[in-house]
Parts: sequence; structure tokens; C-alpha cells
Amino acid sequence: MQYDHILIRYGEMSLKGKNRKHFVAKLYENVKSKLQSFPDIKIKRNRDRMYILLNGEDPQPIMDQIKDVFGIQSFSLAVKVNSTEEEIKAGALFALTKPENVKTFKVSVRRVNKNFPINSQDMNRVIGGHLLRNTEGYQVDVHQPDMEIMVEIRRDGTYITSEKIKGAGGLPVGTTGKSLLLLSGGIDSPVAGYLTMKRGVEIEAIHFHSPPYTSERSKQKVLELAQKLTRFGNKVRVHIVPFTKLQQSLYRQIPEEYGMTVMRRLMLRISEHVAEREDILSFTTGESLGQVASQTMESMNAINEVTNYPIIRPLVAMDKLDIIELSKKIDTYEISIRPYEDCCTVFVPSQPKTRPTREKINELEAKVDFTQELEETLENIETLEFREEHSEQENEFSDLL
Ligand SMILES: Nc1ncnc2c1ncn2[C@@H]1O[C@H](COP(=O)(O)OP(=O)(O)OP(=O)(O)O)[C@@H](O)[C@H]1O
Repeated sequence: MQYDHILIRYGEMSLKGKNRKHFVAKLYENVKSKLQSFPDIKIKRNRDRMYILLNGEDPQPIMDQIKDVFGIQSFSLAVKVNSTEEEIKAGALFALTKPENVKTFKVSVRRVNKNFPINSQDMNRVIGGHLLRNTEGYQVDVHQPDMEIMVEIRRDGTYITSEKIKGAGGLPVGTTGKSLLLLSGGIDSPVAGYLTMKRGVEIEAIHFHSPPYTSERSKQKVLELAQKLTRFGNKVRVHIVPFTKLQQSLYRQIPEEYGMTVMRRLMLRISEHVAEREDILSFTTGESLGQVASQTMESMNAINEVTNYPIIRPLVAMDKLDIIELSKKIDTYEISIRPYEDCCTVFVPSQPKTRPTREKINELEAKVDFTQELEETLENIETLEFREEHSEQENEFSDLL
């Protein structure tokens, strides 16, 4: 006997009533896309479970991939047997004898197929008795067992598992709409993107760069960060905004200490154009209260005035150290800490206003006209698309097609 399936348990989506079908379909699509470099496996789904039939594939690399798919609460290696008492007993024995250092166990039967003649409670006892009779040194502990043997009796067969591996949680990407992530080359915005994706949101990114003040290397860094995020959502488009002319014009016409605020407002105005064009209903930023001058309450208030699009700020209440920890977890940290020039930092005034007011900013903006530069900027936005890279095996395979 050997493990021949991976059983996937859905996350929060099971609470979502009517939308469930849509959520399951999206999760299925995402899992399928994630596992496209394993052509021999088969994926099946029903209302409350998904099953990957391994067809002889090594399960470990598949499980490593599944760990990144949002919407999965947990998953387990499973052995599938016919739903007869004898086969179920044999399967349970197989699941129990695999790991060492297990001294106590508990059996949990879920009888989904009510036509199975023995009820769950009785089946727990039948299997438990069988395991005790056929092994040595184990005891039953229903409260704190070292191992739980989980048995799901279904119409198409019975799945037996012994170890639950925690999934990524969250909701399947693509089930809760799309957001435009303002992506800099720093530590915070990729983490903000990751957390938003975790809530089921598909991400497109927008990046403002100001060559020659910001280098090609800085842009490359942002593109690499976008590529990293594809791990959680398969595809990420990036809109690169040439920001130099607007910034130069801005710093000629706006008093230096207010430049930062006006620039942020311009970023949002441009973002709104892109969002409208791409059918995107919100923005996501890596802002966190109190970190820098642009992130005081007054600044946020003044910046936010120019848009009534919702701005998702997943980091707003997080500590920097926790953000850094997350960026290490999602593997963006090493890229983010490479030296780079951000368009915000090269033009940053020595003394930015930390408490700008809307009135003052509106008064200053009323005296200038950025229309022409804005139009030119919007016309020259470049859009790139990144997709998750799969193994070489897959690339070779696609070359043959
Ligand atoms: N060049 C840029 N292109 C796109 N978005 C940007 C750019 N610069 C800043 N942002 C957005 O504004 C947010 C705040 O930027 P700021 O530089 O004030 O803070 P930060 O904490 O250093 O953020 P990060 O670590 O993401 O750069 C960023 O998280 C990002 O969402």
C-alpha cells in the first residue's frame, strides 16, 4: 500500500454559502495552474474537498507547491481504498505504521456516504480495535493523541490520512476582485501585495520611475519583486509609469516642503486612470502609520483627498519587524534590501511637511497646471506581464508543443 492522493481541505470559503461554487472553481483553477509541471497527476473536486491523484508522482514537490495556494486550510497525504470494512481497516493500519515516535492515536471517522452500514462512532471503535490488535506499543488517547487517523467514507471510496499540514489560509486569488498595488522597490509594498492576495484579491502593480534619476537597476528590482509575487497568484501585470517630467515640473512649481504630498497625489491620480482602464476597483499600498513623513495621519488625509477609490493598506497597523519577517517568508526581502533609488527618495525634500493640510495643498495646486505632462505620462505607460515560472521539465515540454 502507498499514499496515492493528496486531500485538500478548503479554508474560509466553506462559510460562504452561495458563492461556494465559484470559490471552489477558482481554487481548482489556481491549484491546476500551480501544478502544471506535473502532467501525470489528476485533480478532482467536490463541495468540500479537492483530491490530487498522484499517479506515481513524488508527493513532496507537489505539497511544496500547494503550500502557497490561498484558500487551502490544510492538506494531507491520503490513501484511497474501497469503502469496505476490511479495506478501511487495512488502510488505517498503513497510515498508523508510517511514522516513528508515535505512541498514542485516535481514530476520527467521517461518514459522508450515509449508505455505509456502520455509523461513525461504531467505526471509530472497529478501526481502533483493529489497530490495537495488529500493532504493539500504541495506546488510544482521544484527547491529546500523537496521531489522528482521519477516515472519510465517501461514495467513491474512503480516504485515510494521518497528518494534517497547514495550508496558506485566506481565500482563492481571483475571488474578491482586483487591486492596483503601488509597488516600490522597498520592503513594504511587496508584503502589502502578498497580504492583499491572501484575501483573494488579484493584483496588478504600478510603479513610478524617474530615469535617469532612478536607474534601470531600480526598475529591474521592481520587476523581480513582481515576478516573486506570481508565486501566490500565477500572473501579475506591471504598469511602469515614466514619472520624470511630472516630477521635474512639480519641483519647479511647488514649494519643496510640499513636493512630497503633491507627488503622492499625482501618483494616485495616475493610478486612478490606470485602474479605470483596467477595470480595477481599489489600490493597495505598503503604507504603515508613522514610519515616514508621508505616512502621518495628516499626510494620508491630504494625499487621500484626490481619490475616492478604496485604498487597502494591509500594513497600516503592523510593526516594521513583523513586516520584515513576512518579506523574508515570501522571499522578497533579499531583493528589497538591494540598494536602489526610488523616485520618491531622489526628489525628497530635506524637510518635508509632516502635517500638510488639504487647504494648503489645494491652494498650491490651483496655481499650477500639470495637464500636459500628465497626458504625456499616461500615453507612455508601459505594461509588462509576469507569470509564475514552472520547472524546466515543463519548459522542455512546452518547447515540444
Ligand atoms: N516609485 C513608486 N512606485 C509605486 N509606488 C510607490 C513608489 N514609491 C512609493 N510607493 C508607494 O507608496 C508607499 C509608501 O512609500 P514610502 O516610500 O513612503 O514608504 P515605505 O515604507 O518605504 O514603502 P516601501 O517599503 O514599499 O517602499 C509604498 O509602500 C508604495 O505602496
